[in-house]
Amino acid sequence: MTSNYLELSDVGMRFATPKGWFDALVNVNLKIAKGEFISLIGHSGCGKSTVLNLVAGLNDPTAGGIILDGREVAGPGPERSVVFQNHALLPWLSVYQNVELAVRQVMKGAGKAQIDEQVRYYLSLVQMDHALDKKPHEISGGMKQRVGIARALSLQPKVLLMDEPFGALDALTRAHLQDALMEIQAELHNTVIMITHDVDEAVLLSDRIVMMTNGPAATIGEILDITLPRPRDRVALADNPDYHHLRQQVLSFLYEKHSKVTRLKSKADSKAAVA
Ligand SMILES: Nc1ncnc2c1ncn2[C@@H]1O[C@H](COP(=O)(O)OP(=O)(O)OP(=O)(O)O)[C@@H](O)[C@H]1O
Repeated sequence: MTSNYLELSDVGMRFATPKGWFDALVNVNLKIAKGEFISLIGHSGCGKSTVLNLVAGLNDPTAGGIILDGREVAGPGPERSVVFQNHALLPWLSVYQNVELAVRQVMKGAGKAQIDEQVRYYLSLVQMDHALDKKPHEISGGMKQRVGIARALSLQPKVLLMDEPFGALDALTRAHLQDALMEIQAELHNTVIMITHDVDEAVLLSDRIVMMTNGPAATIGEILDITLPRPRDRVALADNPDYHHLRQQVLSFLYEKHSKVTRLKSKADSKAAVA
C-alpha cells in the first residue's frame, strides 16, 4: 500500500474578496494511502470544503499542488466523485436512471446488459435495489442519500469525496447510513475523504482524522490514527476505553487547543491576512 496515492503538497488557497486577498488555507500537507478513509474535522469556516473542492478540482490551489495516483489534479473528473450533504439527484429521472447516467459515463461502449448489471450492483450495495423505478420525490432523505452514494461509487472513483454526507439526516437514519458505508468500504476499499462535524462519526468510520486549525490561514493541526480494529460495531464501541480515549483527543483538539477563544484571536489575526 503506497502512502502517497493522494498527496497534497504545501497547498494554499487565497481568495480575492472585495476587501482584498483572503488566505483561507496555508501549507496544507497530507499524504493519503490507497484505500484509506480520512475524515476532515474542524470548526465552521476553517476551510474543510475548500480542501475538498481543491481535491475535486473545482478550484485550483493558489500555492502548492495535488497529485492523485501520479498525476496532478487539474479540473474536475470522474475519478474524483463528490457526495454532498443534499443529494443532487435529477428529479425527473428514476433511482435506476440516476445511477445509469453515471454508469454510462464510465462504461462508454458497454452493452445494455453490462450496464444494467452495474446499476443493480451499486444500488444493491446501498440497499436500494427494491426501489429502482421510484422518482426522487417518492423516497425519503436517507434513501436519496443512499442513491447519491451509489451514483458516486458507480463512477468507480479513485477518491470518493464526501461533504457532510449525513449532515441533514436524523440520528437513526444517519447511523444506518454510517453502517452501510462501513460495509461498502469493507467490500470496495475506496479511498475516501469525508468532511464531518460529528466526532463520533469521525472516530467510527475513519482510519485517520485530520484536524484543522481555525481560519483564516487554516492548516492541518493534528492527525489522529484511529487504530480500532474493523469491523467496528457502534454498540460494542460504547464500552471500549480506546474509543473513548480517541474521542476525547478530538474533543480536546476542538474545544481546548482550538476553541472559540482561539478563534476570536484568529479573527484579529485575519486583518493581517487580508492584505
Ligand atoms: N469563493 C470564496 N471567496 C472568498 N472566500 C471564500 C470562498 N470560499 C470560501 N471562502 C472562505 O474561506 C474560508 C473557509 O471556507 P470553507 O467553506 O472551506 O469552510 P468550512 O470549514 O468548510 O466551513 P463549514 O464547516 O461552515 O462548511 C471561510 O472563511 C470562507 O468564508
